[in-house]
Amino acid sequence: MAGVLLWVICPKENAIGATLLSLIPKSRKQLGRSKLCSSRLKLSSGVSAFSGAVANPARSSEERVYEVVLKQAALVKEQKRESGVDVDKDVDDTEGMTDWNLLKEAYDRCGEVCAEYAKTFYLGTLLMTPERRRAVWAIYVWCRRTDELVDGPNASHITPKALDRWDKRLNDLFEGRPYDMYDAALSDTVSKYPVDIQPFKDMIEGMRMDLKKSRYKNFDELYLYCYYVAGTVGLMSVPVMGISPESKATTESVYNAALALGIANQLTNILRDVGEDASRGRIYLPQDELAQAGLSDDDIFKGKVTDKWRSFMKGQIKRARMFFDAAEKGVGELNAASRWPVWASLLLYKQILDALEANDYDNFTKRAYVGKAKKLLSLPVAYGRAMLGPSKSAQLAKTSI
Ligand SMILES: CC(C)=CCC/C(C)=C/CC/C(C)=C/CC/C(C)=C/[C@@H]1[C@@H](COP(=O)(O)OP(=O)(O)O)[C@]1(C)CC/C=C(\C)CC/C=C(\C)CCC=C(C)C
Ligand SMILES: [Mn+2]
Repeated sequence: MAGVLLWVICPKENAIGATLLSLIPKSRKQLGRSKLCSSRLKLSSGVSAFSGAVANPARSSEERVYEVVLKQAALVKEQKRESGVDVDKDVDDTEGMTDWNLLKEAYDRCGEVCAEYAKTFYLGTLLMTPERRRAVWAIYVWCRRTDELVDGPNASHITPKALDRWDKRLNDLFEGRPYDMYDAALSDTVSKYPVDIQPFKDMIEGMRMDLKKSRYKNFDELYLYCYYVAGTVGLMSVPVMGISPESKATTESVYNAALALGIANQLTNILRDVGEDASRGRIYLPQDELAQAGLSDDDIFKGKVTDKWRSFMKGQIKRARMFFDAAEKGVGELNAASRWPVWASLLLYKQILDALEANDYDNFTKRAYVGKAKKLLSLPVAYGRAMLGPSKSAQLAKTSI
């Protein structure tokens, strides 16, 4: 399986690409790129307080990212309007496809990778309709391969040029020219669902950032990184998972919640991995907030849990929970079958924060993890929450971050 993931850095086109090319519907409509809404952005007071958006006269990362949210939401609305087709309805448009078997195999392979790398999430996707499930698998595999470029065993050989080639491959697959089986599955997915290329490009940008940057001046910089590597996942997934036809929330607010879940997950990931990242010379925590807490890079390299550290960590955990709270408001707005895997992954990841507390904030020598029993218990809890439908009012629209 590792070979599958490492293959991505190979610049040569794979022979299979040509065969698979014929399977991708040629008619991927040039989805309209509507003008970005220029109305004032809604930023939640709590979150912005950390991001320095007010103090910074230039556009904050939150504002820049919100433009991508609006663009993705506009794309969904536009496709609904133009085609008269409800993209949130389940359709199986495989009829008439000459060599469906090959494409089916491509999707099945994506499912296998997903099952191997993210078992709980894979189980959750089994509740989704077959069309949505395989599309989410295809997105998962692309994200996993992208992450492996900088995080996998071959990471030390990855250069900005290799990322440029990956970027070019992305353009090609969006235009119906996949290089391999996995790309073909994603190429088919993006031809069927209103998924914009921008979040994919932004994830590659996050990997570029990881190659050249090992410190983050403030939360604004960190927010942008978190958007690139994880918020993007939320924006890629919602067009496929679908919004419930009963939802009264605005499309933008649901995308905002999805973005919040990605940010929350990544912040949690960073807090869990402080010691591990430090051993690789990386400190993702905002430098200005460390300084305010009386902490330096050296304190992190020394890895001693002091009262200063505990108090700093409490603030960081509080902020991550705020992003989880914002995300939770949006899950109920998703299509019924998509809610369970999202709730399951949200509850599991959020519990890492509880584990950090239980470890007395020692993320230098201990790894915060959620035990098997707790993981198992989360599944029925997630199922119960998934049964609850969209909010009865358009409340989410008012509380978007
Ligand atoms: C249902 C569901 C969770 C769908 C998402 C499926 C999907 C496409 C996942 C891709 C994840 C991936 C491989 C991302 C690459 C970058 C990366 C590794 C990010 C980190 C994930 C955690 O992985 P791990 O613990 O393995 O990290 P290490 O590599 O070991 O360091 C991240 C922390 C972020 C992943 C982000 C999400 C799962 C965001 C999901 C958001 C949604 C599905 C939107 C939900 C919608 C609403 C309205 C709330
Ligand atoms: Mn990673």
